[in-house]
Amino acid sequence: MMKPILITGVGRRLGLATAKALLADGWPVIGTYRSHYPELDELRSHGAILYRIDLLEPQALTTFIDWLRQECKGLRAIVHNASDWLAEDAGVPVADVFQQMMAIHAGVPYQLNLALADLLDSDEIGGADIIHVTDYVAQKGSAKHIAYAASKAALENLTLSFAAKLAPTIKVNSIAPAMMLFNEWDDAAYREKSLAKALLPKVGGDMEFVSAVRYLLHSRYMTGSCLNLDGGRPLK
Ligand SMILES: NC(=O)C1=CN([C@@H]2O[C@H](COP(=O)(O)OP(=O)(O)OC[C@H]3O[C@@H](n4cnc5c(N)ncnc54)[C@H](OP(=O)(O)O)[C@@H]3O)[C@@H](O)[C@H]2O)C=CC1
Ligand SMILES: Nc1nc2c(c(=O)[nH]1)N=C([C@H](O)[C@@H](O)CO)CN2
Repeated sequence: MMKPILITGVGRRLGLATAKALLADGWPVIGTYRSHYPELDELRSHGAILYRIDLLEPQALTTFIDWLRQECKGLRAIVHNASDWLAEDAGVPVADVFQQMMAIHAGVPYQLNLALADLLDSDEIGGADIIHVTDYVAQKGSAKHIAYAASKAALENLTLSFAAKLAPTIKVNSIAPAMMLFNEWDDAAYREKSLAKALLPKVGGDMEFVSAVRYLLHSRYMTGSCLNLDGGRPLK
């Protein structure tokens, strides 16, 4: 019996694409979502077990962990995908921006990894996975998303610590995307400017991200590393 893969933030875009792909690959999937979208009904019809949670609500995480331990006796992988992309000019007090960014991108993965590591334990070297979804800006910074970038850098650091702590049966790696998907509100000027930042001036797309997740699940020798899905931005 295949142990399920837990993915946070499956309601849309990269999390939804990943949940769909892994279900199609035959993996049982447990997905968390905050807002409901019609696509979630389709995901459920394909066998996904979905759990509605705002991961930042006090106590919600403890209740979720207790539910998960009742629901399954083991996990094949955890994909920490849930994220908000808050800018300093988002109209939210900057103290709250910083707290929310650190909480969703570092605090939640930190707590879930510590609480669920025993469920991930495998009888094979590298047979289980934790995947932290970070961002190219974790290495570069971002003048407009300062707290966001810092929180993704914190998540990158968690990759190093958890890789050392959970070896040899559990691998812990990051995926650091750059321009994977535009948002519907991105205008033509923003799109042109974003694409020009990379050696490969194109959108990576959700299947590029899914391929990276699939690679890590198949690997038995990569841990404490990062797959940079950035179109060569550092060299531009
Ligand atoms: N798209 C891109 O080009 C890039 C993406 N990334 C990273 O890849 C990952 C996926 O990106 P993308 O699909 O664009 O992300 P989105 O912002 O489109 O979706 C993120 C998902 O996480 C959920 N989420 C956010 N906060 C919470 C919370 N407090 N509790 C529960 N769920 C929450 C959202 O729920 P809701 O629907 O309710 O808002 C949403 O479904 C993210 O980690 C992102 O930072 C990095 C670089 C580039
Ligand atoms: N949670 C999210 N994080 C990020 C998003 C997003 O839509 N949601 N988008 C980006 C951008 O694509 C950026 O990489 C390029 O402008 C970054 N993170």
